[in-house]
Amino acid sequence: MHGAGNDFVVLDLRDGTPPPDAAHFRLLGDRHFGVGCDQILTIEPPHGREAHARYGIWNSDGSAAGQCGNGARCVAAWLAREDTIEDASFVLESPAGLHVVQRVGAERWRVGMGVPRFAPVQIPLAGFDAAQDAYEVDVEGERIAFGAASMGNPHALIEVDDVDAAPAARIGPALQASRHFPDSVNVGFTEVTSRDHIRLRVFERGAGETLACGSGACAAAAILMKRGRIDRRATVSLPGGDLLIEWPDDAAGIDMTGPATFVFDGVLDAASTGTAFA
Ligand SMILES: N[C@@H](CCC[C@H](N)C(=O)O)C(=O)O
Repeated sequence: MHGAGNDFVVLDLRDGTPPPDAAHFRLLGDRHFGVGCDQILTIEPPHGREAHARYGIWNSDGSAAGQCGNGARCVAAWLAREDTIEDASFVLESPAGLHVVQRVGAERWRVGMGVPRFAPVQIPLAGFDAAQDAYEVDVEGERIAFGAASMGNPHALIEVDDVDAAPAARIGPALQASRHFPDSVNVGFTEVTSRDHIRLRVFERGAGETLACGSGACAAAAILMKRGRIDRRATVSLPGGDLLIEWPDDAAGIDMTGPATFVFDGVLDAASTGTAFA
């Protein structure tokens, strides 16, 4: 599946089949020797009674992640396609908490992404005590100014004049390796084009630059909204498509609306995963 070009291998493990290990996730994520994707999503039985399902998120390098906004839409679309649940509104458990995900059009879903967190300890961002609109660190011999937020996973945001020319492949990995981000970080580069529109590219933790990052779009919009740079309802254009981000006020949760698309169904054999998955 994909959400605005952020692509996923989705494993339905609601029958209790244990998830593969990190080495198998890496193989599944490999575009040459496996299936190839940015993230693997595992759909699992929920821990709590209020949720329809739980989803795990694994980057293509085998690392676990705390949030995946595009993935939440794809998991809901997966459950809706199966038609075991009649209404097109689901409560999903992610590692970051509970999310209400509703169908709002053909292949379009709105996700309650939760309240963004800005305290350095919550991101985590080392070397700073209090939340700031912007931070500065030295990376690659350059002074880099960025905003930071957590959507259940860590994000840094750098404003640029021209997003197409942003040095994502150079500054992305360098900031990820910085001592200021002990858990690494998803690095966004944004160009503010108007009060209700921004362009964004994200160099993701564990996956490299992707065509879209849902949690990155939420974090970017929240950082810019808090700075007063854009309105509380804005479209984020990523290389793979557009996401609508709405954040009525600082205490509210963020709503993200965007597409979820099926590409193909497949059967993975035991040699590549350790277990046979459909
Ligand atoms: N593409 C995702 C985010 C996936 C996880 C991220 N790479 C991390 O390690 O935090 C999204 O749509 O949010």
